[in-house]
Amino acid sequence: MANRKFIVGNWKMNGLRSALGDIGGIAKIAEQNSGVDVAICPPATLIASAAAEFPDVAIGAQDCHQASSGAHTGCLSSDMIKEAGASLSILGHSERRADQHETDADVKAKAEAVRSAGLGAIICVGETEEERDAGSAVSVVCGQLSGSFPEGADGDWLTIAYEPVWAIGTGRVPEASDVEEMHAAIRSKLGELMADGSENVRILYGGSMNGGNAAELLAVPNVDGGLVGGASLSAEKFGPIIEAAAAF
Ligand SMILES: O=C(CO)COP(=O)(O)O
Repeated sequence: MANRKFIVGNWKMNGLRSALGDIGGIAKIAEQNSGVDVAICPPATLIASAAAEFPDVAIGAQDCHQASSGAHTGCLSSDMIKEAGASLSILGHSERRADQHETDADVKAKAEAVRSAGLGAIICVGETEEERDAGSAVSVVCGQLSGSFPEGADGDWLTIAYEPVWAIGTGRVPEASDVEEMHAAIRSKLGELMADGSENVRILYGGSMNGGNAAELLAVPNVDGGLVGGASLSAEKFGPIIEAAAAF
């Protein structure tokens, strides 16, 4: 499984019903590139209609509450996103860690909730610019990974996304050598955290990936795909990334 690239679009807080056509266009490109796994994570309001209209592309959520139900105004449980048609959820994105103050412990609990519902999880980790400048990027990211890591995980449902905070939405991308170092460190940490199957966990790179730099980033050892924000919002921009992944 780890040899199939996984390209995921994170639409963040973008997309009204009028954007469903873009999901249709992406689904078509995904179908034409069947050697690549593709998922789109639109806002929660579009999950049900996207999943119903485009059953051939995986639809994911961008978050999921750790509790199965209860007094959590504005939140969605793993069973709710599953019923709507999601097959996976992004968890612990740096924007949620910053804006909603999500902790590693929260992300771990969310991942366990998602697994109980039979969904896939994409756990996000990544350092800030200050942490990189201080030389602590690898230790920060490995610490986040350990703290966010679900109990007793096996490889089939889990994906890790390395997204340096300073590369998100900025047009700045780390040197390939820095990506290689970080993905190797994550791979090695996964080996410590998992009894077996760690080699099957895909490690995605995210942060200003686009059609122009995808091939280079996807060629880096241990980069098993991409988590794409801005360049996933249209088939025109996302298509070249999927096509770049298909060349591996
Ligand atoms: O945060 C990201 C995906 O989760 C990356 O966003 P950009 O691709 O817009 O930099």
